[in-house]
Amino acid sequence: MKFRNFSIIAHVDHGKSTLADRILESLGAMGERDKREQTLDTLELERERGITIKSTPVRLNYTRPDSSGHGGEEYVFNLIDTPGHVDFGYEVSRSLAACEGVLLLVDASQGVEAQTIVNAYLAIDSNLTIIPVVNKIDLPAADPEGAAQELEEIVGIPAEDAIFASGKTGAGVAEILEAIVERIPAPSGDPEAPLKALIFDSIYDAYQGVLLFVRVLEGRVGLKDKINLFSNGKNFEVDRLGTFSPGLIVGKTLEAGEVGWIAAGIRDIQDAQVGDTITRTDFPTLEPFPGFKPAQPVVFSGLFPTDTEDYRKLREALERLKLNDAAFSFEPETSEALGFGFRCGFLGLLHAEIVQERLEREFDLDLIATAPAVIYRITMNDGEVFQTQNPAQFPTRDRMEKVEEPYIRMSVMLPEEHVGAVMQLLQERRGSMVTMNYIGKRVELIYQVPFAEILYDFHDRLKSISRGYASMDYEIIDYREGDLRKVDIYVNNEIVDALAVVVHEDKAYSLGRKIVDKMSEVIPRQMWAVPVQAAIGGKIIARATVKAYRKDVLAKCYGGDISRKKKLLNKQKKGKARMKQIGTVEVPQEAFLAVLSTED
Ligand SMILES: Nc1nc2c(ncn2[C@@H]2O[C@H](COP(=O)(O)OP(=O)(O)OP(=O)(O)O)[C@@H](O)[C@H]2O)c(=O)[nH]1
Repeated sequence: MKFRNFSIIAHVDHGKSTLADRILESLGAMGERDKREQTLDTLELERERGITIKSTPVRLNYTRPDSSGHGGEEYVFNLIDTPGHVDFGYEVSRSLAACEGVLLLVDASQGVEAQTIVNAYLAIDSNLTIIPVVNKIDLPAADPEGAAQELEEIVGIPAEDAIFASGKTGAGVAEILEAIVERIPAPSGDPEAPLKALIFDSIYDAYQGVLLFVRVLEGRVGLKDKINLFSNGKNFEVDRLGTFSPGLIVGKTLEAGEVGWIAAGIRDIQDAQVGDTITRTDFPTLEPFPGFKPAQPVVFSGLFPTDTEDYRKLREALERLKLNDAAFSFEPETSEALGFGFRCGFLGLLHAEIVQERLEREFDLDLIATAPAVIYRITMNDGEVFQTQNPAQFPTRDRMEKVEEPYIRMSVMLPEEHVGAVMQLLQERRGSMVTMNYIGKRVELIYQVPFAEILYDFHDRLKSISRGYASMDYEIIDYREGDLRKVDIYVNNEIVDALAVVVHEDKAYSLGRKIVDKMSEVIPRQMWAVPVQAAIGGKIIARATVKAYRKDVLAKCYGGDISRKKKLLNKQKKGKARMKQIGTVEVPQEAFLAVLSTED
């Protein structure tokens, strides 16, 4: 059989899923979206947000058009989907490692953006053949030649290689299929060599345990084979295996060049990490596929049930989610203010939001989430070194010799006219410029920025000051010393540990101010005035007051407009769910995220 293994990469919203649907449809397979409804994990959120989170491969049969009319050569295509968000960069790189080529999509009206470049470089680093596709050519604002030219200038892919296409009208799809055969090389591994298979994704199935999504690079694997995982040395026996078409098709063997799934009685998804290599214990390969990195959460946040009775339910829900997500971590956390909850680790902010939304929706939990934080490395005066990602545990300045924080390398693509404003934003975020490249009328800025500085409202600010035109991408590079302080928050003269934040000394006052102001707005009025204060090491730096209320809220609805009254009451009732009693004051979720608010 002749194989072609490829993936589609693109900046978010450049039309990857739509084009994949078209390709599937033209090869007689179900559309990507229908497929998701029917098979594997139906991640509701993924569909709603239109963001691909899990890589779902699909095997397709392609017959080349033949002018003689006797039917052309037959090919098997494996299309491996990749997640489309910066939080999942490592997963993308492993999916690409399972391929020989990629379709690099660029929206004909938007041109090259930050993730187009990052993804293209990932493909180049993996030695993949790149087929440039200028997509959405049906749009009135499309400039296909311009987009192809940008690809040549920025990524170095010849403009004349580009295929002009539209996932909407189907234009260019036949040409793409032919290019896949002609330009992407056939897989080269030797089926007689020892087994070497790369895990590029895994999911949990209640009946079969963990299903490994693998690309066999060398050798072959069959039923009852004993397999060994390189990273942890664990052995398992293959129960079932097969390919994707697009559901799970059961087979007998998988050989070099093939993409498929393996069930081997693995119960814990931690044992089957993306990027790990499988071999056979009776005929082992000596070297794993390079580049394995265990999944590392980099953003942490506390999750607490609003109703303390729900603690066990939350634990069970977290355990259930963890079955399917090796990149997510949690451990019990106790807060004086919020009671029992969990400190959870995520790959990024989007990942954090997705987990929280799933907990609330699928498990019907009401949660309070604390502001996200990064991992700090602290050296105490006595030489002790430790790491913490919990601001509540951050020591005061006099006890620490130094603090280090993670830095990222960020690339931002934007139109020339917004460069000044974006540079100023990066400056405010303690960024330092590495380079600036002009590409036609657009600019690529490369900066080094403390990771914590982009956790809150950075992305929103970037979008708003560039009228939506700037796009960004980042990776964590190293740890550097910084003058960081913990800002404590007091509500009604009581310290609320879960509200503490860590911030650079230069920003402590303005951030303290912003938090107390926002909190005084969102905490409901009480019978008496409630002070809200920000402090560093016990010294108050900002103060605001939640005023006492004078009138009944319903008094406003003078004249007895019943429906309006009802609405108001309902609104209050709904708001209740996300409140937490602290001392005598009810504090809503918004107050915990006051630090995230975008107003300055
Ligand atoms: N006019 C036009 N619109 C398109 C075309 N392809 C996709 N779109 C629209 O562009 C938007 C994004 O398309 P998707 O296919 O979901 O984009 P995606 O790249 O898969 O998005 P992520 O999975 O988030 O990376 C949707 O609103 C589509 O309807 C096209 O060829 N022409």
